[in-house]
Amino acid sequence: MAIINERLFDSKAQMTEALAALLEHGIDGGIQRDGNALVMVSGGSSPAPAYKHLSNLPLEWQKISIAMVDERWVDANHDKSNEAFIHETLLQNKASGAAFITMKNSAHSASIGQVECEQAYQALKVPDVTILGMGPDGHTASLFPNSQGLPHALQTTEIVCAIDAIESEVTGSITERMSLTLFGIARSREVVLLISGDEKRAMYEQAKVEGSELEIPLRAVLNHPDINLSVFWCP
Ligand SMILES: O=C(O)[C@H](O)[C@@H](O)[C@H](O)[C@H](O)COP(=O)(O)O
Repeated sequence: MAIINERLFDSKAQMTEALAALLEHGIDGGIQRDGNALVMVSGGSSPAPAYKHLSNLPLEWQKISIAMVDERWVDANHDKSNEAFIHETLLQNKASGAAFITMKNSAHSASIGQVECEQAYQALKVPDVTILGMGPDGHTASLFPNSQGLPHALQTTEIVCAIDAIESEVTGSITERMSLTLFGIARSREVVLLISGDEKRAMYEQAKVEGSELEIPLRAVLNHPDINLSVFWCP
């Protein structure tokens, strides 16, 4: 079981404030300890306001690296690219000087691109903070229920893996992705999971109950003994 600290907020604004504070603290800690900081970031609507807030803070951005938690196998200028979203929300203003590590490379498929992506991620320090979202289907990062690649992603000691999800309303039409593995998530000093709304809260509660990690991949994160997890929820 992960060490889980659940925090329920009354509003998205309060959750944003707490997330921004957690990120700032994690970044400061990384710089104090190692001389530099690494934050792994997810897409989604939940972290966007905290990213925008952070981008205006006078942090030592030249010592900070930002890397993706997961990505659709699309070019960085695609409107569904998580990388594009991070450029629009976080890597702006004062944060434009941060280093950015992409998951996407020029390989024709995520499974071919995995080796190059793994090499890039192996070269990074242990992450200081990893931000996860969660879908109503119980996916986190791109660990989608019953997806191709998921059993490997939950067992391997590689950091990233290629995933091909089963198409659904949640995945949309682009199902080919690169994702942190469970091991890749668990390496982080600190992990924060952002959840909003009652439907996702119910899925989170279901994930806490014993059952299949292939059906509800978030369960694998909650079950992992080495993960130091803050769960942030707002209505
Ligand atoms: O790559 C993706 O498909 C999204 O980034 C997705 O995984 C997102 O993180 C969750 O669905 C949570 O989304 P919200 O933050 O909007 O709740």
